[in-house]
Amino acid sequence: MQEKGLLIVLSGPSGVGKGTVRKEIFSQPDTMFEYSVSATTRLPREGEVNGVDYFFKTREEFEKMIQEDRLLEFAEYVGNYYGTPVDYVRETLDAGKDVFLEIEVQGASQVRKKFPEGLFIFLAPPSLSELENRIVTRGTETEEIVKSRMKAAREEIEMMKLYDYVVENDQVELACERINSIVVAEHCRRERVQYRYKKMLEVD
Ligand SMILES: Nc1nc2c(ncn2[C@@H]2O[C@H](COP(=O)(O)OP(=O)(O)O)[C@@H](O)[C@H]2O)c(=O)[nH]1
Ligand SMILES: Nc1ncnc2c1ncn2[C@@H]1O[C@H](COP(=O)(O)OP(=O)(O)O)[C@@H](O)[C@H]1O
Repeated sequence: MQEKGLLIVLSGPSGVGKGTVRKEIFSQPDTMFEYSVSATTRLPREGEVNGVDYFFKTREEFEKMIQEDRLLEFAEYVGNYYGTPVDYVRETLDAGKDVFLEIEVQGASQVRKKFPEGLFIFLAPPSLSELENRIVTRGTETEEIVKSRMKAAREEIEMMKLYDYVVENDQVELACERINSIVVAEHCRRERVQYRYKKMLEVD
């Protein structure tokens, strides 16, 4: 039997830098993970490619995916659906590869229920004021939305206690290094190493 890959879930409050950290991890030539491309009903931004950044869907198409149980999790976020296609995740894990999800906190809670053996990493801001700075400087939100995001962020930060690890995103490179180290350590701790030795003993 093929040893299974590890499901890695990176989550955290809006504006903390999940997308930025994920893109940095996947821009490294020696990245150790397979990225699970999400489906969404939001419109593509300039430069975004269907099937690479997201699978862009209409609301009808997305709702059909929900009905057919083709999503591992989904959430409605600022008026749009976002979800993780389940087949890719299962097939890739079964092939022994590690799958990386970058999703908001509601979705992460759903994944926790279905994949309790996953590795859940919470990306945390250095402070609430720095989080607000990031949301404001990103420039995609009105003042009113920034306020509601900050209110939601306080509740989202409360959820960090449900995660296996908390990584501070003070500097993007450092956050990526911490995430990579956690995954390496996790593999040593879990059955992957033991499995290799078990195989070795079976052969001898
Ligand atoms: N639950 C869930 N959230 C997702 C998924 N894909 C992306 N997200 C989250 O959706 C939020 C909005 O993403 P996006 O529209 O790309 O804008 P961003 O805020 O610039 O990252 C971010 O918090 C993402 O982490 C998914 O498949 N499921
Ligand atoms: N470590 C960091 N230091 C300073 N700014 C950051 C850092 N990480 C991300 N940012 C900035 O914060 C803003 C929000 O990041 P983004 O990746 O869109 O967050 P999220 O995906 O969590 O909503 C962006 O303008 C991004 O450039």
